[in-house]
Amino acid sequence: MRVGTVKEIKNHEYRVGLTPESVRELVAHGHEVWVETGAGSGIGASDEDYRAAGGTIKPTAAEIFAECEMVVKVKEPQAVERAQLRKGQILYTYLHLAPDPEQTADLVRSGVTAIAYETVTGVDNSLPLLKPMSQVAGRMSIQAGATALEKANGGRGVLLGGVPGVLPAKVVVIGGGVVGFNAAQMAVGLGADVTILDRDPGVLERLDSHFEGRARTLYSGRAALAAEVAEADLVIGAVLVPGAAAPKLVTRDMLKTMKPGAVLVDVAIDQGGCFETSKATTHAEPTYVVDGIVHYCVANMPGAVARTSTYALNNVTLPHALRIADMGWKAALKANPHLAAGLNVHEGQITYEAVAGDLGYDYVPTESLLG
Ligand SMILES: NC(=O)C1=CN([C@@H]2O[C@H](COP(=O)(O)OP(=O)(O)OC[C@H]3O[C@@H](n4cnc5c(N)ncnc54)[C@H](O)[C@@H]3O)[C@@H](O)[C@H]2O)C=CC1
Ligand SMILES: CC(=O)C(=O)O
Ligand SMILES: [Mg+2]
Repeated sequence: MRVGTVKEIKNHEYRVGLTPESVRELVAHGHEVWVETGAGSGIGASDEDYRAAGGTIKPTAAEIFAECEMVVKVKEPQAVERAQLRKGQILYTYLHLAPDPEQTADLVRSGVTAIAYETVTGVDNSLPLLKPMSQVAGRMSIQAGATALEKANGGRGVLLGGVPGVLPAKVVVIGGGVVGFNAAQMAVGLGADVTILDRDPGVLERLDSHFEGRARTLYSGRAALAAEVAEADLVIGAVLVPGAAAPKLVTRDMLKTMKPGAVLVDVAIDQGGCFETSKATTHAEPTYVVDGIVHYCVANMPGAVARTSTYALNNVTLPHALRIADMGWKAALKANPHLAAGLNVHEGQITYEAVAGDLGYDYVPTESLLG
């Protein structure tokens, strides 16, 4: 198969779909790999590195979209990229369609076969292609929150760990999955006073046993959530209902109960965000203020630590990329139900139930397409 990867064009997105090492693996499997010039510059990989791995450098993304059977990316295709997608082509990348009707309509129109990293499943119903980026974003959320809490950045001027004689900041993490666990680890490490809310008793049990009192766990009911948010210096939004738009757990009214200069970091923004007042921001302008509360809502947080993130991402995306390239998408999905869970759009049909439900499309089960 001819596989291609392009330079990411989302604001301050420095990751790349394929590392030179991944290109070498695809080439070893007998595939041809086209790489847009400069695609790896954000991770310190030169065109020469890709050539040495057996890749072919192309001067423009247009050639890659026009000629490659599969395009491997990181972020959801931007409008100019979507205009170049076509029927018979496979797009393998993050999509986050449920909160993004425009992108969904363009993918439907294009006829492309789009496999979303974030809905590919693992044996224990985990999301293994989302996990490494959630680890990165969870860890970064505390750095981002700590910076936003600085007075010069609009925050209330609080140091997460406090100092001897002054209490630490109160960090509230909503959602105790991969993002939430990693955020809590960092916040605990810095000496903050950490509470994690979730609705899954198994998750609460695992967190309680892991942190052994260094972080508290709390069932995420409305009253408990409202009380915790009112007391917090920093709130991390880390909930996920796979594939679906995030539930709005912190309402605008709740902001009025918060301490002026407190900070909300909405990691769940890529699924639409779990705070009513969240809107996606970029690394160029990551924060804004509503009712005195600082919001950080960057939808591609891992893009800022592109090298760590790209290698972590390729570790989990490459095995499926090889399967798709070796077998073709249909046979690969038929042979692997976890990969099949990644198919969101095929030839104008929505094949992911939560996306169809949230955006009002008919749902066509993937199994019905695999024959
Ligand atoms: N902004 C960014 O750059 C990035 C964003 N993300 C996003 O972060 C979000 C979280 O991802 P993961 O941690 O991997 O998901 P996960 O599935 O590991 O964890 C989500 C947790 O939310 C909990 N939850 C669901 N509804 C809840 C509610 N009403 N109250 C409390 N908890 C609730 C679930 O029980 C689960 O434990 C996703 O939207 C993901 O796409 C991930 C990586 C990067
Ligand atoms: C998961 C995701 O959206 C990201 O890594 O940017
Ligand atoms: Mg994202």
